[in-house]
Amino acid sequence: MTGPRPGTIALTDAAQVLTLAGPAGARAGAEMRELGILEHATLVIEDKKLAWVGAHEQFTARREAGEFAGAQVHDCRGKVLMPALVDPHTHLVWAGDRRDELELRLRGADYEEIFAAGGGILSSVRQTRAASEDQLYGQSLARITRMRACGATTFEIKSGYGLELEAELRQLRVARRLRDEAGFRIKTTCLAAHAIPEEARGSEAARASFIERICEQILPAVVEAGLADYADVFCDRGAFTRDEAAKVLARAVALGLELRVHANEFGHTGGAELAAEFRARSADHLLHLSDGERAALREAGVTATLLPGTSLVLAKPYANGRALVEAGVPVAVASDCNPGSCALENLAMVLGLACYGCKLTPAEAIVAATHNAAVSLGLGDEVGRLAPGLDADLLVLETDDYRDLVYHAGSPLVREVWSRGQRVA
Ligand SMILES: N=CN[C@@H](CCC(=O)O)C(=O)O
Ligand SMILES: [Zn+2]
Repeated sequence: MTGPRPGTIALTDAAQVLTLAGPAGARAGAEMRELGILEHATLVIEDKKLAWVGAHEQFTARREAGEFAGAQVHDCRGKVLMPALVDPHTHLVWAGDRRDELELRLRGADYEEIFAAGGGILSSVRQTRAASEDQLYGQSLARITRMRACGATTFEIKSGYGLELEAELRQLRVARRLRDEAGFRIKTTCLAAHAIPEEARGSEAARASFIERICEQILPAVVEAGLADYADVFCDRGAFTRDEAAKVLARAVALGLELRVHANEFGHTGGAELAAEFRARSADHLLHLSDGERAALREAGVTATLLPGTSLVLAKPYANGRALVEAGVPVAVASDCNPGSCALENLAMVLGLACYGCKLTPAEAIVAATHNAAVSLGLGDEVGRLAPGLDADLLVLETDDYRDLVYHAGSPLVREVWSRGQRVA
C-alpha cells in the first residue's frame, strides 16, 4: 500500500472520466467511439504522472484504509475529466499577420490566387525572415499559451516560413525553445517544401535548384542540428508536384526522418498516394479523397489528419471524416493554426467543426484529437489517455456530459488545463 506523498492530488467524484482505456496503437473504425467512460470517478495524480483512476467509492474506501491519505482533494462533482488535447498539425511559429488577406478573401479573392500572385505563404515568409529569433519566440509563445488555455498541451510545429537555410533553422530553434524553456510538449517538423520562394520562381531551373537545396542543404543541416522529428511536403496544386514531393520525401527518409504530408487539399494531386507509398505517419487535409486513396492509407497504416478549421476559413469543402472512419483509417484532428488559411487557436472548438463539417461523432472527434493524435506523434505512451503511468495532462470540463464540447462548441467549457501534474490554465 502506498503512503501519502507530497504532490499527491485527487480530482474527485467527477460525473464522467473519459479514460480512453483500450488499445495502445492508433484506433480505427468502431474503436474510435470507445471513450472508456467511468461515472462518479476519481483520478489521482502523483508528481507529474497519473497514479490511479477508478470509482469514487473505491477511492474513498482506500483512503479510509490509509492510502492516498495526504492527497490534496479537488472536488470535481458535476464535471468531466478527459485527456488534454493533442494538436498534431500546426504552423504556429510565424511573425506578423495576414489580416489584410482575410478581408480580401471575404470580399471574393481566392486563397490560391493570392498565393500565386506572391501573397499568402510568401507574405508570411517575408515577415518571418525579417524577424529576429527573439521576436519570433515572443510572438509564438503568446500564441501557444492561448492555444493551451483552450485545451491543448501537446503540439506538432512545422517550419516552412523560412524557405532558406538560416530562417528555417531559426523557426525550428524557436519551436525547440517553446519545448525546452517554456515547457510545452512539442514535436517539430521541417516543412522547407512548403512553397517555392520568390527568388526561385523565375524559371524551371531555379525551381529545380530550390528542390535540390532542400535535399542537399536544408534537410541535412536540420538533421545535423537535431532540430526536427519529421519532414513534411505540401504536395498540391500551386505548391510541389508529386515527383518533386517524392524526391524530398525520399531524401528525408534517407536522412532518418519520419514523414507527414500535406495532401489533397485542392485536388487529387497524388499526395495521399505518396503518403501511403512512403508509409508516412500522417496525411493531412484530404479534402478530395477517393475510395482507392482511403484504402491505400488504411493498408499503409497512415493516420488521416483532418483540419476542418481550414475548410471553414477558406470556405472549402470539409474532408469526409465519416468515410475515413467507415473505411477503417485512423483519424486525427488538428487546428492547422497558421497565419493564412486558419489562424484559429481553439482546438476544442475545431472538434465541433470535425463533427458538424467532417461528420465525426463527438466520441470519434475526442479520440482523434487525443489518443490518435498522440500516437501519430509517437507520444501514445505519454499522453492522450487517462491511464496510470501516463503524464498527468488533462482537462476539467464545466459540464457533466462530454458531448457538450460539440453541442456547445465554442463555449468556454474548458475550465482547467493540467499538464505534467500542474494546473497551467
Ligand atoms: N496548405 C498549406 N499550408 C498551410 C497554410 C499556410 C498558409 O497559408 O500560410 C495549411 O496547412 O493550411
Ligand atoms: Zn499545414
